[in-house]
Amino acid sequence: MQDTARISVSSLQHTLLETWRNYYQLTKPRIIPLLLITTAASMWIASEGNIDPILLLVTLTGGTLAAASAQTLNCIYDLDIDYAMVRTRKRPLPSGKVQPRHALIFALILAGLSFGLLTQFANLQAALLAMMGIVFYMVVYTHILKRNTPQNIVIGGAAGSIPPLVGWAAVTGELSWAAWLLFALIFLWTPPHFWALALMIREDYATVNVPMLPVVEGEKATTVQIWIYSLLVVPVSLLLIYPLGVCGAVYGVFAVVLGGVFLQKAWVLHQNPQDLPLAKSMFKYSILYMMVLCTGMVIDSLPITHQMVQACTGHLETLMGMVLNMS
Ligand code: HEM
Ligand SMILES: CC(C)=CCC/C(C)=C/CC/C(C)=C/COP(=O)(O)OP(=O)(O)O
Repeated sequence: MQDTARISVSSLQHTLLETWRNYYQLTKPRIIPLLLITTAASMWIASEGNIDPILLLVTLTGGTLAAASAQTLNCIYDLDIDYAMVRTRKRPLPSGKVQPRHALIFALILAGLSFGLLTQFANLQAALLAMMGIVFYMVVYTHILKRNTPQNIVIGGAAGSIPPLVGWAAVTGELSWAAWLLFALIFLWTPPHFWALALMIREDYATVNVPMLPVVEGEKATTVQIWIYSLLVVPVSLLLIYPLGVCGAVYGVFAVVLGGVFLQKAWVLHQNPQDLPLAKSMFKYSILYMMVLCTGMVIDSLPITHQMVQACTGHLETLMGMVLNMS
């Protein structure tokens, strides 16, 4: 009798764990951390390094809930193509582990929680921007563009560029030029990020007639486009230093070094459009680039960094003065 009770408790635990895992997978969880890193970097710059930790926590939680909702809705809408593609057929909906009706309820609850949390503990602007992110990703990218034009991810990429706007609005209640520049940076970064991956999985997209650029125009044209967008990403990343003046020399070092490698990888891929390991390397590096660049923004904005830069500048001036006096 005791044994039977123990077995049924453990099988209940197993079922709950399995259910939790399936709903978690619906949210495409591996993409969310980078969206949050861009939000956090924006919040750090907006607060000039003096961030309120509670506001940070609330905004990142609200952002996670909104992104998870958007991804779940996308999984419901794209069930047919996810079922047909090798890369996506094990997702919870095509594999039948979650019913679309339940996924829809889950997505609506996530969106509601995100809106409630952001309105209550951040502000209405941040909450509305997060909701706009969901609507744009679903209506503009997933419904209108994804299956109809190879420019789908260029315009649709605006959805993935909204998180820094959410972060900025949460801190300041408005959107400044710097916030829009962060938006532009991610907007321009998205085509090299996604097309590098699309080069590797073009057969999958071709099978389901999704007109991703490598499917419609081939490898050469795609790598030319990756190169052009990369040429835009790097200078745009430097505009945060000049003329906007919201980031300083420390961020500058990050942006120049990381940007140099970004350009080098994009150029080599452009010279070897059919080299899939190079495409893979570009895709992986695009993620590392954004992650470390945002870390550079945070480090640059910290008060301790400002003190160290000032101290170094002071020492340098004294040294220069001594050298000039001696000569
Ligand atoms: C319209 C814009 C975008 C499209 C179409 C896109 C598409 C994709 C796809 C198809 C994958 C592979 C996912 C998988 O195999 O399940 C991926 C991976 C990834 N994306 Fe994007 N992406 C976009 C924008 C972004 C943005 C804005 C970010 C964050 C700032 C981002 C971060 C990532 C990360 C971190 C991964 C790697 C996940 C892993 O480790 O497997 N993406 N992206
Ligand atoms: C503020 C807010 C909520 C913003 C939403 C941002 C968001 C969810 C961006 C996701 C971008 C992304 C990873 C698209 C995947 O494309 P896909 O769906 O075509 O990929 P798949 O082929 O793997 O399904």
